[in-house]
Amino acid sequence: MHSDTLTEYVLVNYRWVFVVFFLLPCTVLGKMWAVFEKKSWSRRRRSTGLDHEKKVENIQCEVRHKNLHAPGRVMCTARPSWRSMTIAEMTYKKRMFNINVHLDEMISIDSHNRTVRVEPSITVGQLIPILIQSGWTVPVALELEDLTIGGLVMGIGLESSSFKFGLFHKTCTRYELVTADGDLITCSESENPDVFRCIPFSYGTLGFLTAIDIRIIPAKKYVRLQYRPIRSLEKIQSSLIAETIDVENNDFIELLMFGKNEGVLMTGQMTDGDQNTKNVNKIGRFYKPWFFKHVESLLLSQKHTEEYIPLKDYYFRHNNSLFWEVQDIIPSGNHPLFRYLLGWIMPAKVALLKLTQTDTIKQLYDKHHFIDDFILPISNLKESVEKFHEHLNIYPIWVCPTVLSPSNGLVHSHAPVDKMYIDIGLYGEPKVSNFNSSIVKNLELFVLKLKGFKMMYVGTYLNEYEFKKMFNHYLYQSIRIQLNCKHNFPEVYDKVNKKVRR
Ligand SMILES: Cc1cc2nc3c(=O)[nH]c(=O)nc-3n(C[C@H](O)[C@H](O)[C@H](O)COP(=O)(O)OP(=O)(O)OC[C@H]3O[C@@H](n4cnc5c(N)ncnc54)[C@H](O)[C@@H]3O)c2cc1C
Ligand SMILES: NC(=O)C1=CN([C@@H]2O[C@H](COP(=O)(O)OP(=O)(O)OC[C@H]3O[C@@H](n4cnc5c(N)ncnc54)[C@H](OP(=O)(O)O)[C@@H]3O)[C@@H](O)[C@H]2O)C=CC1
Ligand SMILES: CC(C)=CCC[C@@H](C)[C@H]1CC[C@@]2(C)C3=C(CC[C@]12C)[C@@]1(C)CC[C@H](O)C(C)(C)[C@@H]1CC3
Repeated sequence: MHSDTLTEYVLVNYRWVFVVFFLLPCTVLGKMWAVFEKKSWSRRRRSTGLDHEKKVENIQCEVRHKNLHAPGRVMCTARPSWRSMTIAEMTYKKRMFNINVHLDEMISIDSHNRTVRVEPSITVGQLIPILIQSGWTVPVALELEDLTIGGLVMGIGLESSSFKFGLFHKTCTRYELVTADGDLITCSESENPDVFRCIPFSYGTLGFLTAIDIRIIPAKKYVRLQYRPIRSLEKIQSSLIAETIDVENNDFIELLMFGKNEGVLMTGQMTDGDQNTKNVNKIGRFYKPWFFKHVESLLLSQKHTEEYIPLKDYYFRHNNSLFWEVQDIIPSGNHPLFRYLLGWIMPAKVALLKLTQTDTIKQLYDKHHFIDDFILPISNLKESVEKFHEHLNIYPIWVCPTVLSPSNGLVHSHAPVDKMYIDIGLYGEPKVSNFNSSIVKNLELFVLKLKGFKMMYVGTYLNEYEFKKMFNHYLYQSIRIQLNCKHNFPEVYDKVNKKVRR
């Protein structure tokens, strides 16, 4: 066999060997570097205020320089595609003017006003441990450590507390932005409120974010988590609706479905516990089973269970197994032997996995794999699960309720009041025989018909007209004129359609 073909064969069919013996050791080196960086953080913190201003000035200079030497060329960030938490390659980056906006520090915590000010490239995995150490946390704490705050504002983000607090950006109170002309503006509910409303989901097409203020709340030690196995789709829908109404007693709600008619509904409360607190399950320990496998075992046992999970372990419960995606990469990753021997270096860095995936693996993913999140009215849960079962038959399914508010921004409730939606996340290999991209488009149109939305981190097959029907562009277009975006930034659709995300 030709040596190139042999390498390709090994990389595709025995990728776990490469991942375990090369990528995981690289991840360890990366983690050591992160510890070193964290140690030097307090030293750098003293000068951060000034540093931040200097870094923002550099971005302004880059933008003005581009306007002088390449007027009319649209811009995007220089963050390379392999660093981003998306599966597709952002091919548009090659033809656009790239501006370096890699600002990744925490600027300050304001305990009095209960906000934290951060730069956009800081990751959730960097920010949350720092906040917890200081006794605080964010209302919507994302589950994957490598997500960045800027990416979550410019895309959208949600988690199991979103039924109470809404999408991640609803907890942000102020944005600082470098505009197409190189000016620095800030916006909030009281200052440039229309710009403030249009930033979320604008995918970097109104300006470059340089700082974000996020609301903080006091952190507690544990999440007391109740697991309730249910074996009927009707009952799952009615129980989920009932729990989302009970905002007094619930801080977190999540549902994992393991079949069309079976799932485990999880409800949780943030608590400090007391001296008699038993049943503490430190699921973040390296030798612990993957979280979804733990939940599945509770479904099989049919027992209602309650556990106390340390707050940080709860937040990052899906990080080690990247929901259930790691099982396709390291098939024996949840075996006790693997966990005890090598679990401490898991998970492999997503950026490294992306950087080293071959074209064949990519093609395999396109052909045999489905990854997407749909946001639908909660009353459509049953109908949607049935539809996804018929056209995909992928399990587990992630279901996470989120409240959407009426707004004239891009993503909003389709009612004049707050309305409960659910995110349905489908990740895995479809078990239907005729899976192809026309099924994906068909599902996107199904979501559009139900007045739902689609997350865009994977891209979309919708055409521009359909896309604009899904996301209200009315105010967005007038803000683009106000901020002189026309010849300087592309529109959202030009960054998320499948032709440019491959
Ligand atoms: C669709 C898919 C995508 C994957 N993507 C990744 C990834 O991005 N990153 C990662 O780390 N691991 C990935 N893996 C995991 C890894 O490549 C292997 O699945 C793992 O090493 C176990 O191998 P296996 O012998 O069980 O696979 P097999 O059972 O040999 O293959 C699974 C399926 O893929 C098809 N297939 C295998 N090789 C090829 C090929 N060269 N060309 C076309 N079809 C082929 C087979 O016909 C079969 O349908 C992927 C696996 C699959 C099935
Ligand atoms: N639980 C959840 O909610 C999850 C959400 N996600 C999705 O992942 C994405 C976030 O991933 P992440 O890797 O952090 O981000 P990405 O690198 O994917 O960036 C997402 C978008 O935000 C823009 N952006 C990022 N920073 C800035 C900035 N400072 N100024 C202007 N634009 C900016 C990027 O612009 P450009 O194109 O110019 O680079 C890009 O279009 C989101 O789209 C989110 O929906 C993924 C997993 C889980
Ligand atoms: C709204 C919510 C909760 C979304 C969760 C999305 C995750 C399931 C996505 C985000 C990033 C993601 C697309 C990713 C992958 C799987 C699904 C992930 C983890 C993987 C690891 C699959 C294997 C691929 O070869 C590759 C390494 C490129 C990607 C990287 C990103």
